[in-house]
Amino acid sequence: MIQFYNVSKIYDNGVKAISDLTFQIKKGEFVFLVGPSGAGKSTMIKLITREELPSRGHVMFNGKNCLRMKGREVPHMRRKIGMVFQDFRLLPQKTAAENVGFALEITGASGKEIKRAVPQVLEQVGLKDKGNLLPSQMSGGEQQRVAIARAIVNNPLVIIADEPTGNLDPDTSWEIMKLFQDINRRGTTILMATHDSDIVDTMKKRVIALTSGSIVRDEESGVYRCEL
Ligand SMILES: Nc1ncnc2c1ncn2[C@@H]1O[C@H](COP(=O)(O)OP(=O)(O)OP(=O)(O)O)[C@@H](O)[C@H]1O
Repeated sequence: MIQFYNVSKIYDNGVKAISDLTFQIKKGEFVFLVGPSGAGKSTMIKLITREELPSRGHVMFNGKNCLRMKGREVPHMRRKIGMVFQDFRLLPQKTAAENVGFALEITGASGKEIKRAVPQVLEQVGLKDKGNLLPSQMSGGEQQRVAIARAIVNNPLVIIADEPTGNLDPDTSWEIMKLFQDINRRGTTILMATHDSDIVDTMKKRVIALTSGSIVRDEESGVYRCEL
């Protein structure tokens, strides 16, 4: 599903953020991406979403080479990726249901489809009765649930989560992780960048550890074990 072949990324200012990375992530996997600040985690994610292009090597997503993708193919590819961020990134003037519905609307879904799908995903994330609330009326954990509902409403192939529990207390973080696990069990691939060692050590999933743009560890049932 995601393949990197000898990928390097050198930014215009000369910083080498990613250095000769080769790995693959298969459909249905749950992968933690760990490493110290500046290790290249966000850059790796941006290479997958094609916000950045590799300076060398090839990034493949769902069988397509990101470098050879035509401009009009990019939105179609991004729809197959659900993004979840540390700071939720909800639209503040829209209710929970409208935030989720908007993600469908921009793909051209009809009003009828939106009305059918939104309550379903809100229920799946445990927010059945909270669709009419604005983000400001919700807790951090609830806002992250809305963000997850928005990420899954288009049935993506993969969810990429960049420190999704970074703003949440430990109990709420675990509730959110159970949700990700549930989504993964239904077949969606998950790639999650995190600094939460407790979660990584407890969940025993594949761990890819980056340091200075290189993979220093790639283990099944791995642990956080910071190389600092
Ligand atoms: N747009 C950019 N232009 C120039 N350098 C950049 C850019 N984005 C990131 N970098 C540099 O690339 C390196 C890797 O950064 P990146 O954001 O990928 O790390 P990270 O592992 O995601 O860090 P964090 O855990 O703090 O989010 C860093 O040295 C950073 O300063």
